[in-house]
Amino acid sequence: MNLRGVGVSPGIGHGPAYVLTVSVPEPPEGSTYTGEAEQEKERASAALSQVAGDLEARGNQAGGEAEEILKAQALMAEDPGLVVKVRTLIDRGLAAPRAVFEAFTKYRDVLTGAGGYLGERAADLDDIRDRVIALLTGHPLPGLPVAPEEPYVLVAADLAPADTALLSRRDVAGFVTEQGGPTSHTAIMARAMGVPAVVACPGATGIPGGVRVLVDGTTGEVSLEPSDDHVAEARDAAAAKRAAIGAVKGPGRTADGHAVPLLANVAGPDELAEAMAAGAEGVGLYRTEFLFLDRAEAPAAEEQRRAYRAALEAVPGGTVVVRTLDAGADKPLRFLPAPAEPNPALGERGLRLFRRFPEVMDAQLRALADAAEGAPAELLVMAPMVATAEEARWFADACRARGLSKVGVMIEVPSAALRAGQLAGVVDFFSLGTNDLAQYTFAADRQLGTVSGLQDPWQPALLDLVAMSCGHGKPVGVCGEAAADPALACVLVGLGATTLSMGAGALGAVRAALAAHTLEQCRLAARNARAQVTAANARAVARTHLPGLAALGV
Ligand SMILES: C=C(OP(=O)(O)O)C(=O)O
Ligand SMILES: [Mg+2]
Repeated sequence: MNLRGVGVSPGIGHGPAYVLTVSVPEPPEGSTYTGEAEQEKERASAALSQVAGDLEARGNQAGGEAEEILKAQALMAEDPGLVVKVRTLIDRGLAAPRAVFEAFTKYRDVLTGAGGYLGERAADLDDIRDRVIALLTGHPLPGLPVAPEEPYVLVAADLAPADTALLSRRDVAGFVTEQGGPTSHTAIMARAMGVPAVVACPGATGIPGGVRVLVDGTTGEVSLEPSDDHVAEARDAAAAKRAAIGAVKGPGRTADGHAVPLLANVAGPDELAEAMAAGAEGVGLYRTEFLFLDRAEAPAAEEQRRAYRAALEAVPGGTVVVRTLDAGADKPLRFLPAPAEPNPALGERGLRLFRRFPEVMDAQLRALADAAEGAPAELLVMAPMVATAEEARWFADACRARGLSKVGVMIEVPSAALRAGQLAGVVDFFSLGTNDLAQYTFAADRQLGTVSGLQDPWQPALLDLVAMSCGHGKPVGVCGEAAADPALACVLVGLGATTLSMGAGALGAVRAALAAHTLEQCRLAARNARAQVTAANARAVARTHLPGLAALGV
């Protein structure tokens, strides 16, 4: 039997399915206890503390960013308001599991009512609730296998950052999720780990645990109980493809020698090392949020300076494009109290938050300027979520006042693409964030699997906006996930992109795809793709002008 979703991280994965279930049965309504109230309250408190302790221990084991995330979840489990509510309900006669269920449900309703980021935290709360109830009722705890005998295919409705933070590439052969889209964080994380992944796959959670699954992260096909021949064939094809891609070396360029520097998207020191090992020619998107995530206060100036300096030292003679803090919406920060907004993706995020907290921007720009002093690489600084030339000027002035001379903006809001000519008069370069550009162009939440068809960067309207952003006399990089698709990478170059930036895992295939085609072929593919009505046709037509892709198996 086969299922089909959207392939978002290429490669072939094969192994037994592990279905991540977090559904613990709801304790019966009105259930009561027999002993003393005090004892029942003790039982509830002990279970809450044990879950908090367990989350904290997993955090310590994971370290880094995951540690911060899991520790924040541990804090939620011992939230004083929740504990008081549980105890009150027990005083009213409810058994501990039911009291936990009702107290968490009340909190959950408040969060979902708030929507946006807070609404998304409801899933974290459900996870904690289920763990506590499982402990109280003796149900098995939801969680991932520890030290599995062979790598497994992780199947889930969706994966929270806390689920994936602890995963190791050694243990996971592939990901299949029912929800999520090509630019959701599950997809970005899978690509960063180099693990094949299929998202937006209807029926995925119906896969029985233990059944062998073959995941094709390129085509989006998920085969259940494939024959040995089928697995061997898929593996051979993947190996042949890896060999063809691996044979192409050197800097990014088309077959006729048009240089297209291939840069890396990185969100932390580990990814930096990996990108350099994969032959990145520099850093095209340094996501600084990782320094700020789940912290009560902004990192100290010296900690920021050191992190930026490390990136500059990793690419001697090259360039590093650092994006200033992109907080808000899908990247919330605890220390910047975001207002409760019905649509956080349309609210105060990215550069807009700096308007409200100029001291945070100033501290970051100062740390960047300090890091750049005497550094062996060139530092470029850019702002996310810029909508107007006026905003771009405000940011550029602030950067230049700090001595940062190369200033750019991300083009990820349609208005910025429409007015790229004016923006070009204000900044030194553009970087196209196709993930958000698609989200805002098609009014399709990048986190929602149900609208992932509209999130497709092959949509001709998105290609139009890319074309409008090019040709204004300023370099145009692409750092959205579109640049990681080998065929689309050729089209982006044909539209006028001057550099491409992507996760380390995609560099080889994009390098090989560019080397197999001339600039004129890329232009022709781009022109014909734009002329189509649907994303599927744009992709298909572009491929007919890029004959070298088939030989590479991409
Ligand atoms: C590169 C982008 O930024 P992020 O995915 O971090 O929002 C984008 O929006 O395309
Ligand atoms: Mg973005």
